[in-house]
Amino acid sequence: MNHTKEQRVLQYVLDNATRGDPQSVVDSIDNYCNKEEWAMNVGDQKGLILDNIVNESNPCVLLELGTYCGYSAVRIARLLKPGAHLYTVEFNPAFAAVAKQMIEFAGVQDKVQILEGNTQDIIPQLKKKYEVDTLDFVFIDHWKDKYLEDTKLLEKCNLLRKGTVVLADNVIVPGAPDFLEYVRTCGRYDCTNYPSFLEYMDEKDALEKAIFRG
Ligand SMILES: O=c1[nH]cnc2c(O)cc(-c3ccc(F)cc3)cc12
Ligand SMILES: [Mg+2]
Repeated sequence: MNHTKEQRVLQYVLDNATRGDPQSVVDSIDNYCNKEEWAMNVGDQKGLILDNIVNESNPCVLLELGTYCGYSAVRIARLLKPGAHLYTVEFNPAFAAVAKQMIEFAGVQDKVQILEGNTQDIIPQLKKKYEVDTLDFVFIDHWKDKYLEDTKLLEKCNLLRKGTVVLADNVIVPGAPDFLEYVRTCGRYDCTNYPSFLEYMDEKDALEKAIFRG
């Protein structure tokens, strides 16, 4: 009963990937979305840039805004050292349900916790309810109109520390111009742009890395 695209992506993974092998899950999703149906995963080209930035940051406590099918949660979790933990926020219950199964199939459920709800509500709960002190790494990949307000909310909640890496997807397509303007000009971040391509397409896109100065 695969009515939604996200359920079809999951079923393809269940039928073609290897349980407990996160790389095979990532590869299967990319195969399906290249061949059959486009979906808004960060994808294999921007995914390699994400891998490199996660590896160089060696993070312990991570936050992702926008889980979708769990592609980047699995992609990030496969790189994490023992004891490191990724919180990933998804407001769409159908997406969260698919992501939960994707993460469990990949075998990274001990490293990843899906927080279902609105980022505006969940971010202020991270310290008290989820016992987060500060974040080492934030991957922003949800709705472009929320990038800026959620970045400011992370600051307000004292979740960022000197050196926290904030990495944003889609800063060209669909684009987050107010977020880019803010992190590049407010004086509190060191920014680097990583040109790439929109997942599974030839269209230009980019990631923006904004390191919090503290
Ligand atoms: O809404 C999005 N959230 C997170 N990531 C996205 C992403 O990587 C791509 C797109 C997207 C890009 C082009 C297009 F024609 C239609 C949608 C949306 C999101
Ligand atoms: Mg994206």
